[in-house]
Amino acid sequence: MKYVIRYVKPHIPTMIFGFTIKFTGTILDLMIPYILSYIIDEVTPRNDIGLVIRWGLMMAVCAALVLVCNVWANRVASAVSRDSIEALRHDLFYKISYLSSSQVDAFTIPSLVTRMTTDTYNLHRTLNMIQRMGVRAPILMLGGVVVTMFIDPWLSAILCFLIPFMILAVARISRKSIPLFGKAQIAADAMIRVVRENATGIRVIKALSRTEYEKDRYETVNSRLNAAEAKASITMAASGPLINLMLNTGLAAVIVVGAWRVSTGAMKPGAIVAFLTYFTIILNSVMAISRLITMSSKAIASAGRVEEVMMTPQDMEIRPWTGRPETAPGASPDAPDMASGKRPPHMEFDHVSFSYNKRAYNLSDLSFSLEHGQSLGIIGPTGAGKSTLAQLLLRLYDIDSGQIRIDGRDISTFPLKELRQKFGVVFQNDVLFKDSLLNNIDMGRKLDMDAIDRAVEVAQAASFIAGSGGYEKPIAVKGVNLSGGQKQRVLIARALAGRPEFLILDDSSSALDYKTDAAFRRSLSQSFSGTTTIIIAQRISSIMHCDKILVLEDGIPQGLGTHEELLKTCDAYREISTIQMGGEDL
Ligand SMILES: Nc1ncnc2c1ncn2[C@@H]1O[C@H](COP(=O)(O)OP(=O)(O)OP(=O)(O)O)[C@@H](O)[C@H]1O
Repeated sequence: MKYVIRYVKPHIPTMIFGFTIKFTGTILDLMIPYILSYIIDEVTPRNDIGLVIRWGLMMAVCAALVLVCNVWANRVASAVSRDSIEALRHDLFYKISYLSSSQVDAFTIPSLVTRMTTDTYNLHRTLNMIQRMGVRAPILMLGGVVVTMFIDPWLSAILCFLIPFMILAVARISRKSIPLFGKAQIAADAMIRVVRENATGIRVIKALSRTEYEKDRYETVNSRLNAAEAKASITMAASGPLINLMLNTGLAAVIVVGAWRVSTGAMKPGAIVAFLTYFTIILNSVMAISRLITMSSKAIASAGRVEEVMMTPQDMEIRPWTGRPETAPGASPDAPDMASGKRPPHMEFDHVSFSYNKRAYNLSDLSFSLEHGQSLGIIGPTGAGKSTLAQLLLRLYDIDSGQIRIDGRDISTFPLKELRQKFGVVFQNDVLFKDSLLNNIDMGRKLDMDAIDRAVEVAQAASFIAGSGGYEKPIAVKGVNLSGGQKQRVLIARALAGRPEFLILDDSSSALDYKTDAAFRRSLSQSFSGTTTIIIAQRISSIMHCDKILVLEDGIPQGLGTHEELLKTCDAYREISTIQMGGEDL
């Protein structure tokens, strides 16, 4: 909670202002029943209609002022909660954007979405409610007790006897319900995950007639969420009726004792009317406090979840760069010496190993190097570690041993932005955003139009863009209004438009027909000859012309060389070639 309170601190002067208005309104509110009892007991017996009207007007003015003060204070409260939570949401979004891929994997995306939406919404509502009721309800409760003491200390004693029991009951119940609300939020994460998967996979679900199965899956997570929420709410809901029971018992006692005291002349009837009104005010304020505690229980659980993200430390350390690379554990002892004058390779994997779960390696002892402008084709069965290799280059994950170097410099010494700006990447199943085609290529980089035009030409996208409305063509969410091949061409254009030093294409020409794929590769080698390229593909025809080809299987390199070399030396490559090309090269 401490972290979230930081966001409220700058608004404390405004909050105090709001509280002052609320306080004034509440005091005026408390005066109304007192004036009423005065009119009944003191003014009416005088038979002076003018005096009754004057006191009546006074009551009306008080009521009007209460209304103005409440509306004003509530507006201030809304502004404070809106501004505080807006700042929190902004920072949370920023923090999430900078989480490393392994941290995102650990939190899971649905959980981050719930933290960003439901949890911040809970905080917003509670902060608002605290300002609205947090001052009013306790003042009404305590003020009510004080005024009733003036009216009749005997009746007030009944109230004073009940209040500690009510507070104790609410406190015990809310202590029980806070962890239950935390569990309900975790169940909400699971439900959002299923909804997300269904929304993104709606086509395949329909195509495979999995609708019924998915309905069952949704019902399972939904009923788990309902059960978790019901458990938390039922626990918390006990507080309302319990307080009601105590107060109504108290009310009955007040009526009995009050009637007896009026009959003995110790109390006037107007005082009883005022007392009952105060009793109702106190009842409502205790109920409001109990509601506030319920909301706060949820908000405390939400604040914890938000804080967990905000407090996540940066796990991508940027190591200092000395100009002389120290050899990382596992890296070869002859790592390049920058002082020797010999130009190091453009990119180098030096005995790199990596595991996602830190139990079994997903890439094991991988070494290769590429000179400026060279191309590397990577081929291998699914799950071989091809995409992982691309992610390690961009430092989306940190390697476990070895070293990855760019121009002889360990990539962990580059500021992340500088490192990633060197790359143009098309990931497998990459996304297009709901925006114009041009903005999807430019991606806020403010690239010059010549670079964009050239990238579009090379990506073989020029004719389809010209024929479908030009650069201003609106793209639907995830590019669903484009064909698979058109989408891939726009994504390739996006990767090339920044004139990258390195180009990584992860299975990004799979939807191109053979002719377009060949034209793209030809155009790429002509127009981007200085760009070092990594092409990950399933089709041997997409990579057979690369300067080097890496064959991966279960994260273990099986062969590295040219197409011709691998046909002679690598069984796995020969097998792929035989299957795909009928062994014609052999
Ligand atoms: N975020 C992740 N967390 C845990 N394991 C992962 C993660 N991403 C990939 N893996 C595992 O790492 C291994 C390599 O995955 P990778 O995506 O690199 O394979 P790939 O060769 O690109 O496969 P494909 O050709 O099917 O795209 C697989 O066993 C996969 O299950």
